[in-house]
Amino acid sequence: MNFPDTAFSFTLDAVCPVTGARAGTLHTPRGDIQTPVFMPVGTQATVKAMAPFELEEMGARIILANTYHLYLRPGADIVAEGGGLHGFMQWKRPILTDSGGFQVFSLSTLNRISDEGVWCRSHHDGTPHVMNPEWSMSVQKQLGSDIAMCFDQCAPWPCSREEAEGAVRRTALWAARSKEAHAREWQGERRQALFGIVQGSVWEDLRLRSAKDIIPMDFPGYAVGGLSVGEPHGDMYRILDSLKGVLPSGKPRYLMGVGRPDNLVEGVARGIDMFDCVLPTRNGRNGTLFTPYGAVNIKKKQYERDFTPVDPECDCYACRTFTRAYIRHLYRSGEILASRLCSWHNLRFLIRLGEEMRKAILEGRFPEFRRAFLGRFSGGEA
Ligand SMILES: CNc1nc2c(CCNC[C@]34C[C@H]5C[C@H](C[C@H](C5)C3)C4)c3nc(N)[nH]c(=O)c3cc2[nH]1
Ligand SMILES: [Zn+2]
Repeated sequence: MNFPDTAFSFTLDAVCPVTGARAGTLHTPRGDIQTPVFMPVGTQATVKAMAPFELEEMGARIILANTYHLYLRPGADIVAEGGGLHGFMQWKRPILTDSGGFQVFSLSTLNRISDEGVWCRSHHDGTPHVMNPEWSMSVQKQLGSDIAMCFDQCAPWPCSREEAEGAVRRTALWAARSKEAHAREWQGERRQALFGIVQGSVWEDLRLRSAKDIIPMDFPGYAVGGLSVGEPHGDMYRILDSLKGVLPSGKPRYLMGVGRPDNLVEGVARGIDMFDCVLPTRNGRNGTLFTPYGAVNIKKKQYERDFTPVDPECDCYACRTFTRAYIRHLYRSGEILASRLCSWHNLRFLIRLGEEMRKAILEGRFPEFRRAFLGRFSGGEA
């Protein structure tokens, strides 16, 4: 018996008639999430260098955490005893957890994959672990996230068509096992939504095959996996175009691991609602800051006497309060506040970009917004 996830529902508030870009609202037991939305990433139960109250101040509505990392350290049982992720890290709003599969490949020192699951050695201490759909659903329940992801296989890029086909087949196998294990874990309680993930690398026919496998499983939301793994942006956009008319329009679409500001705009233009990426905090820690004209590297000498804000159009604490000269000084002095202010600004830049795209879609002017934003933003250094 498929209980509808009544605790979770998605409302389409507006759709751009020209591009198909969407403005929506994802209703969850811990609050509503307006889309398009950028989700700050908190790998180890913290969005690096940001306290929960600061994340709330900058308008973060949902954050990401990870099964693989928290299972290994401190252990999902400790997080569960601490009140689940929400209690442990004192974040009251929604949390989405990734299923752990992707991280096994990007982090573990050794891994072997079979239809059963993934055997790997911890990147901390080399101890052996087996990760599979049942393990992932059990850990995500202990973490208590509001949205969990199916345990999937993300093919690397580049890969052979056969490798991509194998990942599509296994992802479908594991999606069915994830759904069964999730239903067993929660026994009808509807406090955690499980999103499906579509694979297929850069082959459109494999993407359609994966969509045909996953969509009939009737998940409350669908992610596009297997992208932002090094493929040219043109391939990413082509794949998104091929999925636009296939993914259920009444359910949220999450593009995993994306991305740069221009990628977000192009993703929204292709019907994506949700994004996550480590860039804002990772770039923040090395002094690379998003501005409407591209990325600025605050270390540069040219900012030594630049007493203007990082981004004069930005409303974040860093831009309201400090100058480029001061943040450059902090960075060169190795001050912790440098990482905090840069992360703060980059996170707010992407959160605000989501808010502005939503407003443009609601006001029927998304194509103009997209043209103006991309016209000013050069992907590289400003
Ligand atoms: C960057 N490109 C990219 N990412 C991807 C991710 C991880 C999304 N971010 C979650 C994550 C991953 C890491 C870093 C932080 C915290 C935590 C551990 C969860 C974000 C992916 N995750 C899954 N399950 N499947 C994918 O195909 C996939 C493809 C991606 N392509
Ligand atoms: Zn700012």
